[in-house]
Amino acid sequence: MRYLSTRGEAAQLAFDDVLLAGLATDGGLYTPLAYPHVSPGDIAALAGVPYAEAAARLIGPFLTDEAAQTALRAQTEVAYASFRHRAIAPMTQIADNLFVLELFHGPTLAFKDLAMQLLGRMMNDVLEKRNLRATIVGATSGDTGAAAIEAFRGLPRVDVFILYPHGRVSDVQRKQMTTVTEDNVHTIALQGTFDDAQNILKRLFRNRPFRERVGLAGVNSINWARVVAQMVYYFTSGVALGAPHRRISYAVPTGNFGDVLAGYIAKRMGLPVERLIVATNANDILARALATGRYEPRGVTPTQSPSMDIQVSSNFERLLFDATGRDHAALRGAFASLDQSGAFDIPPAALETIRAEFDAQSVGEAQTTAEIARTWREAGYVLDPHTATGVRAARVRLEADPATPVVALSTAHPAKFPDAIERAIGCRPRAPDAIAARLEGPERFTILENDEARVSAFISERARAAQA
Ligand SMILES: Cc1ncc(COP(=O)(O)O)c(C=O)c1O
Ligand SMILES: N[C@@H](CCOP(=O)(O)O)C(=O)O
Repeated sequence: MRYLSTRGEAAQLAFDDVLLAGLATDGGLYTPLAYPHVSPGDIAALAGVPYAEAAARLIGPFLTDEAAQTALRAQTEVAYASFRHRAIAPMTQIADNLFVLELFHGPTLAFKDLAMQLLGRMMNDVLEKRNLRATIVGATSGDTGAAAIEAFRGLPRVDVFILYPHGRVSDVQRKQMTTVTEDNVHTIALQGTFDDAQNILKRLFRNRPFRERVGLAGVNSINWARVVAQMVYYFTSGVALGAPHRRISYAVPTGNFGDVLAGYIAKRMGLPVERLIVATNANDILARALATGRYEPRGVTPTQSPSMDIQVSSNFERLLFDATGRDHAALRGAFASLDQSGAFDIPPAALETIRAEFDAQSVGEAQTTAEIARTWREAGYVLDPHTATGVRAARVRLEADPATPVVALSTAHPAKFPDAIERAIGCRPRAPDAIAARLEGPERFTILENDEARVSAFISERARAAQA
């Protein structure tokens, strides 16, 4: 399999190169030349298969060579060995035809671990094979950072720099990033929003001398490997509910659009998905874009689901690329307009294509709190605030179509957001003991102003790859 950039002005690459490249040099996102097809028979054959084996079968066709496909089975085995639930991504039913897919049983209690644990192994193996070092720079609204740090801490070939918005993540999220002791980890509290952090990250990728000097790599969902690893749990949950013989809808708490895009990829590969429901909080750019056809970021509003406090949803670019019939010029035009005038209009035919598969629902703060309380009252189940937006959106979908099961993706453990839970149900959830104990140590982070030059200087001074 080979990969092309959505903007069409970067070289086509093989999987291992895409893995290290992160963002394409033209500012676009890598995407496969074609999506591999999984036949109904092969989907049915996933029933009862351990998660690590299912992951190897489904991700394998995206790799470029046979050696990598063989190594993949061992990589998935190790990646999921540390999860606290044997099923890795188990499901719980909370109402008629409404299922919660628990993606928080990994080491940092969020869905990011499902991809990041695997990405860590894959990247490390490629670096060793090529005898290279890398400098990973990531932007986080709270969860990607912790998962990346967990996956890469202590690895001799990698330095990790994580930018998070100062004061805008939960205490647990911050401590997960700042209490680690390994000296290849550098946590930066940026005086700005997640969008500012992601903007700096993308500018660093487009700064060729910097990129080459530090061996820049990315682990946000702009990296294709993240998305493809997240596709797996759509299949495993779909099969558990009767796919390929039954159609299923998915409600996905959404920010950077990586997770819901993974559902779209699963559908392109052959999973019978009825609707993909994008759930947003007050930062509702995606709900507005689908309703009006205009993609127009506004200022970020802080909410009780801080990981979704995002206005520039990077992976929407991959969907738009497909929806325009893979029209590079249309993509370049749209993102030039976003840079110059702060918005673009989705071409009408592309909008129709998107609306044929996606719904979007914006869920306000009071609705989120009410959903946590309702699910606790009716099902005795505690939702984290991000998951609550997805469950609320799923309930709206079930009112329109009660016959099709809806899987709401549970993207984080409620213990990461105890204040929001206490507000809704009057008590604070506990993190698993081993994780809570790790958060007790002293915190280590550097506050930097929202300025690309300051950030790149900080990284250049500390990245070992720049000194080699
Ligand atoms: C807990 C949680 N839920 C939902 C999201 C949104 O996911 P995505 O950015 O893939 O749309 C994030 C951040 O990415 C998150 O950390
Ligand atoms: N919500 C994310 C934001 C970054 O998303 P990613 O999927 O592109 O890494 C976070 O928690 O950091």
